[in-house]
Amino acid sequence: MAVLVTGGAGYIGSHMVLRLADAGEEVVVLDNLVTGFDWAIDGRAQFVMGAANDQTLVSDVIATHKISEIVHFAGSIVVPESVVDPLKYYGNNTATSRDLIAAAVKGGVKHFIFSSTAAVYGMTGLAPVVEQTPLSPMSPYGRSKLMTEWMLADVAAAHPMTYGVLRYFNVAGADPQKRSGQSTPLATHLIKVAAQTALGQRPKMDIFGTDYETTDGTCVRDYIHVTDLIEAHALLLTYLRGGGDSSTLNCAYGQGYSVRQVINTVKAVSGVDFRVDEGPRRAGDPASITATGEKVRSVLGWVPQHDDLTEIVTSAYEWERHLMMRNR
Ligand SMILES: NC(=O)c1ccc[n+]([C@@H]2O[C@H](COP(=O)([O-])OP(=O)(O)OC[C@H]3O[C@@H](n4cnc5c(N)ncnc54)[C@H](O)[C@@H]3O)[C@@H](O)[C@H]2O)c1
Ligand SMILES: O=c1ccn([C@@H]2O[C@H](COP(=O)(O)OP(=O)(O)O[C@H]3O[C@H](CO)[C@@H](O)[C@H](O)[C@H]3O)[C@@H](O)[C@H]2O)c(=O)[nH]1
Repeated sequence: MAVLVTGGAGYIGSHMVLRLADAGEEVVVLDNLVTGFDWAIDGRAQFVMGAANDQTLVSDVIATHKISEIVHFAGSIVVPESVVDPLKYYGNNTATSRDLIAAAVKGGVKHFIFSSTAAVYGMTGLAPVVEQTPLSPMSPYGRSKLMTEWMLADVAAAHPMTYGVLRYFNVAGADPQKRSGQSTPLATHLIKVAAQTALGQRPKMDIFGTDYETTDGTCVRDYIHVTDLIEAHALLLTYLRGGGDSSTLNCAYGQGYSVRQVINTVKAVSGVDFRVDEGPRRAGDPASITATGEKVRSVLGWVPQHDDLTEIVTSAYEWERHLMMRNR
């Protein structure tokens, strides 16, 4: 019996592979390396190079490795890219998930965990959201993920499978042992971009929009350490295996930080006063998105251990420095 992790060569999926392998679980990774790295896949996992929508391949993996759980991270993740290339997102997120779920149902997979996103909420005002907050995604990315949530609910109602949808807020930080971290060279994530700028890999960075209705005019996000996020996955797996009901859970700390606050924290951690320009808004960005995370705490008994922006930024910055030394 093994757990199938799609996207296990990517940033978050590779941390899940480490968590499962550290717990002594058998793990199979399915990844086409479109944005992932084979070096990021822990050596204790078996790696199958391929696409998550290749139903023949997935069916074969399920049968060969007696897969009863799938944790599905594979997908495309950049909000502004989804605005200019929506079909890529409806393809690689919605359609790929549909084909993967079809293979899972056919193969008798019992539990399915899906990486969803805060982007399913859209513009909700400044108050933290809860899972019942009406959904109104502002980007094709958010809509492509929401459709997958709907598919899972319909499929679980019709077939003997339970699922967990985790709506991640903004994920950052790296494995404390530096076995993995966010490694995409041209990643667009705020903390990564700021860390790269502090390390001189970029001459400067931009703030996308300073005229939002927030305390300092820049967008507010709820940043979560990847280690805490992965712990929620591990708890969810145990919960579903124990007969827990299908659940949709926000993964967040309930504390929002503005773009300016994040940049100032990166400057403080690195000790570098790098250049920051103020530019226009970026397409698809809601002004503010935070969530209390009360449901994930009560349903799974999740207790975050790293809910501190300075700790998250330090972890991301140290990883960036590690990557830079490695690539020299
Ligand atoms: N990073 C965040 O802040 C964040 C927040 C919310 C949700 N998520 C979701 O978490 C998941 C993982 O994100 P990440 O940050 O690790 O991204 P990532 O790009 O680092 O990882 C994605 C992985 O999936 C693989 N992949 C992509 N399409 C594939 C396909 N069709 N078949 C097989 N493999 C494929 C890539 O090669 C890569 O290894 C995504 O579904 C993303 O939408 C991420
Ligand atoms: O160089 C930069 C990069 C980002 N930002 C701003 O920083 C905020 C956060 O942006 P980013 O780090 O790109 O994250 P999001 O667009 O919020 O999206 C991330 O977080 C979502 C969950 O909230 C996930 O679903 C996405 O996959 C993931 O990329 C936004 O207001 C951006 O406009 C800047 O001002 N300058």
